[in-house]
Amino acid sequence: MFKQAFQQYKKKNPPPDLQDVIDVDLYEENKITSHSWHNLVKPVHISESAFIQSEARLRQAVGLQPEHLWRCYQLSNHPGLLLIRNPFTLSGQRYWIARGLRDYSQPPYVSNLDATKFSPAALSNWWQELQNCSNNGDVKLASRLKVAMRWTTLGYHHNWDTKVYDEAMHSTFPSDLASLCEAFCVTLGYTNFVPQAAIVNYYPIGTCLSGHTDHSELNHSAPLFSYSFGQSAIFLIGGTTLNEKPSAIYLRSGDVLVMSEASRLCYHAVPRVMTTDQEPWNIVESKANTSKENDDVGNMDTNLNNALDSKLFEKVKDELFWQPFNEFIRESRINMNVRQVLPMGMHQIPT
Ligand SMILES: O=C(O)CCC(=O)C(=O)O
Ligand SMILES: [Fe+2]
Repeated sequence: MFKQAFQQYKKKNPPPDLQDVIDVDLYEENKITSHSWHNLVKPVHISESAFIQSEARLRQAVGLQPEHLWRCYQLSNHPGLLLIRNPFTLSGQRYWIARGLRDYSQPPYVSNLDATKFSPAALSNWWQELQNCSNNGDVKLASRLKVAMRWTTLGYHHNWDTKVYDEAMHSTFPSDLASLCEAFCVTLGYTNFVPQAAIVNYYPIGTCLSGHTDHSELNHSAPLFSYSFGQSAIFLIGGTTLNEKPSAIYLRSGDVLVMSEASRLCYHAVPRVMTTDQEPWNIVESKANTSKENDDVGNMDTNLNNALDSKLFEKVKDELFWQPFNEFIRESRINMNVRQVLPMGMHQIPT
């Protein structure tokens, strides 16, 4: 059942019927509809906790909107799965796209780039090398480099062959991505989550990710946070075996998916990455909003100021600086998939 659905949505010719793909934007537009999935979507109300002020400051520090602008949904046939639409500010989206392309793509993080196919310069700074090639008119190498980057791993590096994490294969987890997870944890009420490993997936339009479960972590009870940016995807979520029929969901730029409880170990896949009908990262924020955002970030507690790279956060608002990122993301999707590896109280992987 799962593989059939995967093939159906992956198909290029003829393109698939998207009628059954759950679209929470369409859900909001048509309260009464004939879509097969309409009754499965359950809006979730996020209530502010007692720590209102610190929560709001933390959200703002990592490029998130006030929580009343988030739209949060559950699917009644996939308990534990949460879809959050619209949590990021527009420059917040730019920041995370730029981090994913410029910084999370280079050492100490581990990438899929093949050392036999690319120069040491490309291996040590893929994004810079891509910019150099584009600027020097080396179109061929630029386009090879562009599609070659498919994943990097941060923190505990996922070993794709053994599927076992190893204490020796570990880099520092980026503190800004950890703060982003913390902001979601406080707002959604997850206590004790420690981000320890992330996979950053880079998907040129037309690529896919086949069905799998994420079970390598020693901790399966902690939620998994999945942040999507750039072009849109169809995401399939099924059951714990391949025999169950999956649901298909649209994931758009800025969407956050939380896989917790029963859905944490369920089969999932990305059969299709396709051109988006919206480019939220390019909607120019009104002067009033932008300067308020700047001021607020400037006034933040010192410890929150460090939550993200504040220089980059400022730079991405500059169109000239943003341009190469914009060109890349026009043809790609980036997904950052964050997990806790160790059970609570365990501080390293047992040998
Ligand atoms: O790209 C996505 O939305 C999912 C990625 C994923 O499942 C993974 O990295 O394990
Ligand atoms: Fe996964």
